[in-house]
Amino acid sequence: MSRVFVAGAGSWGTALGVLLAREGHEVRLWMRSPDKAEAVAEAGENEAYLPGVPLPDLLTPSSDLVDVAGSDACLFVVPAQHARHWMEELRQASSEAALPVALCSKGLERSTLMPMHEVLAEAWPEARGAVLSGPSFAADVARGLPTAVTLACESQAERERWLSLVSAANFRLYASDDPFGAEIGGAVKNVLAIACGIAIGKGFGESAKAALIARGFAELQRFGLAMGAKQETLSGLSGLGDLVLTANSPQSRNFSLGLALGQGAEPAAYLRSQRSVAEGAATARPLTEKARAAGVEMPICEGVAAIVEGRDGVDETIAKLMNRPLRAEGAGKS
Ligand SMILES: NC(=O)C1=CN([C@@H]2O[C@H](COP(=O)(O)OP(=O)(O)OC[C@H]3O[C@@H](n4cnc5c(N)ncnc54)[C@H](OP(=O)(O)O)[C@@H]3O)[C@@H](O)[C@H]2O)C=CC1
Ligand SMILES: O=C(CO)COP(=O)(O)O
Repeated sequence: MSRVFVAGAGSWGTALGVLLAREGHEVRLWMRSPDKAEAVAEAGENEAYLPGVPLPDLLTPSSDLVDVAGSDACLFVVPAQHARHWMEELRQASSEAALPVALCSKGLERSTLMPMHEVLAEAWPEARGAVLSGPSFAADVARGLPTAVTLACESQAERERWLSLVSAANFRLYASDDPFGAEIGGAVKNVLAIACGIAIGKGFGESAKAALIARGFAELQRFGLAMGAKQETLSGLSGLGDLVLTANSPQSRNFSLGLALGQGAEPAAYLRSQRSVAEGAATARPLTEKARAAGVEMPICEGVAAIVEGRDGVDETIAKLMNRPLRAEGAGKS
C-alpha cells in the first residue's frame, strides 16, 4: 500500500484517485477550494466532475497542500495553463522533496510553449517526472472499463515502480522511455480533435473526419519527430491511440468544442460557458508557434488556432485548407 497525492480533482484526477484507492492505496485527492473538498467528502462523490462514482473509503478529499509531504508519489492532474503555479506550491509544501510525479495533464504552457515535463523541471526541479497518457476517458476508467495507457519515464527502475503502483485489473500500463513523445501525442491530439468536431458540426460527414484524422496524424508525427520524439511513441497509445479516441467521440470535451464551433458557436463564449477544460483550445497557438519555429508545417492545427482565437472563421479556414497546393502523401515535411 502506498500513499498517493493526486493534485487536481477534476474528472481525470478523481477517476485516477478512485482507481488507486480501489487498489488499496491511501489517496489524498487535492482540490484548491476548502469548501469543495468538504462538500465532496460529505457527498462521498465528486458531483461536479465525476457524478455517480462513489469515492472509496481510502480516498480523502483535501485542500491541504502539505499532505503532499508524507506521500510516496504524486499524480499531477491540474490543467496545463495552471500547472506551473501549483507545481511551485507543491515544491514548497513538500519541502523540495524529490518525489516521483506522474504528469497526467495534456497541453503546452502558452507563455513558454513548454510541455509539462519541462515546466516541472523549472517549477519543481527536485521532482522525478514521468508521463501518464493515453486513450482514457475519466468516466470509462472510473466505471472500471478496460483501458490501456502509456507510462513514460527515462529511468527504468522508476518506470517499474510506476507500473506496479498504477496498473490495475482493467487499467493496463505500457512502459516507455520517451516521456516527451508521450506528452506530445496528448497535447496535439486535443487540437486535432477540435478540427474533427468542427467537420462533424459543419455536416461534412465521416469521410472528411477520416481525412482529418489521417492528415492530422501526419502533422502530429512531423512535429513529434522534429522535436525528438520516437516514432513508436507517436504511433502508440499516447499518440495515435488517443487521437483515435478523442477525434471520434462527443464524450471528448475537445471534440465537443469543435462540434459547437462547426455549428456556429462563438469560441470565447462557448469556452466561458464550460466548467470543464478543453485543453486543445489553449494549446493550439503555442503548438503552432513551436512548429513554425522548428520549420514544421501544421496546417490543420494552424486552422484550429485561428478559429479558437477568433482570427479566422470556420468557412475561411476550411477554404484555405482545401486550396493548399497538391502534394505527395506521407508525414514528409509539409
Ligand atoms: N477527463 C479526462 O477524461 C481526461 C483528462 N485528462 C487531462 O487531465 C487534465 C485535467 O482535466 P480534467 O480532470 O478532465 O478537468 P475537468 O475539466 O474535469 O475539471 C477542471 C479542473 O480544473 C481545475 N481548475 C480550474 N482552474 C484552476 C486553477 N486556476 N488552478 C487549479 N485548478 C484549476 C478545476 O478546479 P475547480 O473546480 O476548483 O475550478 C477542476 O478540478 C487536463 O490536462 C486533461 O487534458 C487526461 C486524460 C483524460
Ligand atoms: O484525453 C482524454 C482522453 O484520453 C480526454 O479528452 P478530452 O479532454 O477531449 O475530453
